[in-house]
Amino acid sequence: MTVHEQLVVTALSVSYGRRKAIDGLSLATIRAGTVTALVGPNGAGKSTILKALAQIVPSTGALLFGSTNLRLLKPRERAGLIGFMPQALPQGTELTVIESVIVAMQGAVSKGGLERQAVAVLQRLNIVQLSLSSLDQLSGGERQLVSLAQAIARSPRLLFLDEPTSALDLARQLQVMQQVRALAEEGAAVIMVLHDLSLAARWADQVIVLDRGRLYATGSPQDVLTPAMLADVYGVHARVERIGDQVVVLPESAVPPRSTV
Ligand SMILES: Nc1ncnc2c1ncn2[C@@H]1O[C@H](COP(=O)(O)OP(=O)(O)OP(=O)(O)O)[C@@H](O)[C@H]1O
Repeated sequence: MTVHEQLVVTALSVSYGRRKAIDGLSLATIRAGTVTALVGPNGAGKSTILKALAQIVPSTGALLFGSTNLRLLKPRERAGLIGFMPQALPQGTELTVIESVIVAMQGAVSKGGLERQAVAVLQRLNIVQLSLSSLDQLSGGERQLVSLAQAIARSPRLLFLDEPTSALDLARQLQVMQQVRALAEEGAAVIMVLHDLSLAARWADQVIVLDRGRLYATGSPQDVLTPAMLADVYGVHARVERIGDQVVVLPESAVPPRSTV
């Protein structure tokens, strides 16, 4: 029997100044080989959680992956273990696409192999034709694919993706989701922030719903993506249709605000 490593997050707190964005959050165990969707309304704290897990923002609480305490890793070890794709790539760099992927994998493979491996990553995402383009000349969707290439360049065992498909057309969304599943099958534990709940239902093993910095629910897409949750957390009346084994979320109207009298 294969024993899968697990990411365990306990009592996670993140503050911005004096304001606590995440307050003592413990997540369900996230197993290597699986895809977890982190969903919730704007401002719920999804990006903050991913940044805390990737240790880009300061946080408190326990972050364990198997027997590894993520907080004790040296920067180089952390960069080898964790791949993080931000919501947007920083602007204003003069690097070409392939240079940016090589920078992202520095130290991960032998010097001579860097370029070959960068090409392989770009081929994997079907964007090798962009190799010599400057990052600043890419379309929004192309930038998003390059950002994903950077995140997966070191074959990380923990992969945190912040809205990886928000700028992509339907074909590219499908391609990225297939690659995300393939990366999980190769052994990564993947957490991705998604706003498209139908995508979450189709591709995630587990869905975590966040509401104002707190955990609202965790479970299979079928168990979690319910009209009651959508009304409570998102304030919308929605139909949740099952087509075969897939779930489609169809928002219909806003829940009227509660009377305060
Ligand atoms: N750098 C920052 N400084 C101060 N407050 C911040 C900062 N980043 C985020 N916040 C606040 O923390 C809260 C959570 O933000 P976060 O970006 O994690 O939400 P989110 O769920 O990812 O939202 P969205 O779906 O809109 O991307 C929000 O109230 C936001 O205003």
